[in-house]
Amino acid sequence: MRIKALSYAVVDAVAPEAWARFGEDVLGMMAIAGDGGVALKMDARAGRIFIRPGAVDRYAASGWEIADQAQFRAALDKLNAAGVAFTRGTAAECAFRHVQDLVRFQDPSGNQHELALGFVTDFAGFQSPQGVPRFITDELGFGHVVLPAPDFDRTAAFLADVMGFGLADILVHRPMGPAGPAQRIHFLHCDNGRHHSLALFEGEVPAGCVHLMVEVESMDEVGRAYDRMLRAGVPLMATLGKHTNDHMTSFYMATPGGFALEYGYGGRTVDWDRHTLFESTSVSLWGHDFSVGFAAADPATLANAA
Ligand SMILES: Cc1ccc(O)c(O)c1CC[C@@H]1C(=O)CC[C@]2(C)C(=O)CC[C@@H]12
Ligand SMILES: [Fe+2]
Repeated sequence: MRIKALSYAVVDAVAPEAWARFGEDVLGMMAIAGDGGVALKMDARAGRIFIRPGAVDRYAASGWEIADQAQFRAALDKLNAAGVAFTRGTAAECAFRHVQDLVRFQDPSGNQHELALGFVTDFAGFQSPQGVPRFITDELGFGHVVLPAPDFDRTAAFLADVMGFGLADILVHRPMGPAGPAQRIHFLHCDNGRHHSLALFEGEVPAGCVHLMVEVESMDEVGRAYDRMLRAGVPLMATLGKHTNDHMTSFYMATPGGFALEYGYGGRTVDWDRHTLFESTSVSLWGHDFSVGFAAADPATLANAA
C-alpha cells in the first residue's frame, strides 16, 4: 500500500477546551470547535489534530493519507490479503476528520491506524493566533508520531509488510546507561521526503503515544513557542537540541493528552533512492536532555515525569 503522508491525529480528551487553549496559546494553531470536539488547524486543511470528548486523556489514532481512489482500493485489497480485520469509518467519523472515506485497524501492539482517502476543506487560510507564519505540512504531512511497540518485531514487520513503510534508520538507546538494557527505536518513512512520519518505540506508553512532532520554518518560531510554553506554565519534557538523524532542532513539551509534543525547525528531507539505512548510536548532536521530562523507572515503560 502506498501511504502518502501523516494526514491527521485523533486524540481523546476529558476536557477538549484544555487542548483548544494549549493549541492556540502555546502551539499557535487555530482551535475550531464543532461536531462535539475541537479541530486544531495548522494549514489550509480543516484540521490536523482532532480532539474528541472522552472518558480519558490519550492518543486515539493516526490518520494516514491515501492520495486517490485506486490507491485506497489497493490498500483495502492488501489488508484483506494480509488477513487484517478492519472497519469502515461512518459518515460522522469521516466528517469529523474531514476526509472522504476511511478504514481503521490495529497494529500488533494495539496502536490504532486509519487509512484516509483525500481530505475535505474550504481552503480557508491559516491565521495563527500567535503570528506563526506557517507550519511545514503539505507534501510532507503535518509532522511525525512516535508510537509504543511493546510487541516490537511483529509491529515493525506489520508496518513494513502490510502498510509499506520504509526504514530510514535505527536508534539503539540504553535508558539505564551503557551497561543497561537496550531499547530500539525504528524511524519509518512513507511516500514523501520527510525523514520519518512514524517511529516505533520499544516499550509501553500509557497515553498511547510517545510524542507528536510539528515543524515551523524558522528557529525564531521555535524560540517563540518556547517562550509561550514557559508563560503558560506547560512542563518542558526535553531541552532544546538537534537530532543526529533528521537534523531537526527542537524541544519537547507536555500536552494535555499525557504525551509530549516536539516543536522543531530545520528537518532535512531525504531522497530515498540515495539513502543508506544506518544505525545511530547517539540521540542528538547537542542538547535534548530527556531526563527533565521523561521518567524511565521501569525502562520498558515511558511516562511523563510530572
Ligand atoms: C532520537 C530521535 C530522533 C528524531 C526524533 O524526531 C526524535 O523524536 C528522537 C527521540 C525519540 C525518543 C523520544 O521521543 C522519547 C524519549 C527517548 C526515548 C529518549 O530518552 C531517547 C530517544 C527519545
Ligand atoms: Fe521526534
